[in-house]
Amino acid sequence: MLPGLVGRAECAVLAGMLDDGKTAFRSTVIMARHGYGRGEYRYFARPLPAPVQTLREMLYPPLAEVANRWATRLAGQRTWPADHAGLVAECAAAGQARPTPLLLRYGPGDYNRLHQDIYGALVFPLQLVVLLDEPGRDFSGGEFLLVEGRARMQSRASVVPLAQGDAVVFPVRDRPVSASRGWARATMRHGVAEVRSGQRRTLGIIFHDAA
Ligand SMILES: O=C(O)CCC(=O)C(=O)O
Ligand SMILES: [Fe+2]
Repeated sequence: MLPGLVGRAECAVLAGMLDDGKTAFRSTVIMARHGYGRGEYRYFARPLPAPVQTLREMLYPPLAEVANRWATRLAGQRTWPADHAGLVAECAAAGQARPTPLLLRYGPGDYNRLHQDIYGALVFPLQLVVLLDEPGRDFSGGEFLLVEGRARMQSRASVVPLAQGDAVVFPVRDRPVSASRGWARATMRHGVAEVRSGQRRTLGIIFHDAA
């Protein structure tokens, strides 16, 4: 959790961009059409809005340290460049050149099915979501969900309590968990429970770009 990562005023500016017409975005996805759930999301076009670009650049270096630690624990994985520009260059070289940060919007009855945000072979292992509206005031329901799968075990679910401006950093695909001997791989999926009333908007920051 990164409590209060984004201030209230900035949350409102970011959420308001959803209504900005087409120019800020490279594509819009109606989730029900793809079996993703119910709701809508929009991928930012390049150049990314300044606050989004800044969050991506500022949060990447400490997360790359975590990712490098994880890589040593999950055999067969690589090491990550120290800054986000390095990752973007690697993505481009791998044919992943389309930006992945996005805004999402859910109304009553909307939800996001459990999924993983994999956009190509190159997958940086951590991502984050920032809640742009205030639970209780702007919407009810719509809890952020994480589900962990492990070999020969039942799934484990977590509900992450977020207030407006809070961020949750979570694994894109898998993470190391300590096991009786060394480290085991846990497979993660995330999603959003049904929104019961009001409007819930989020900013998603994924660090790798898309094919
Ligand atoms: O709206 C949310 O809380 C989840 C968004 C999401 O799936 C993502 O940003 O990858
Ligand atoms: Fe996602």
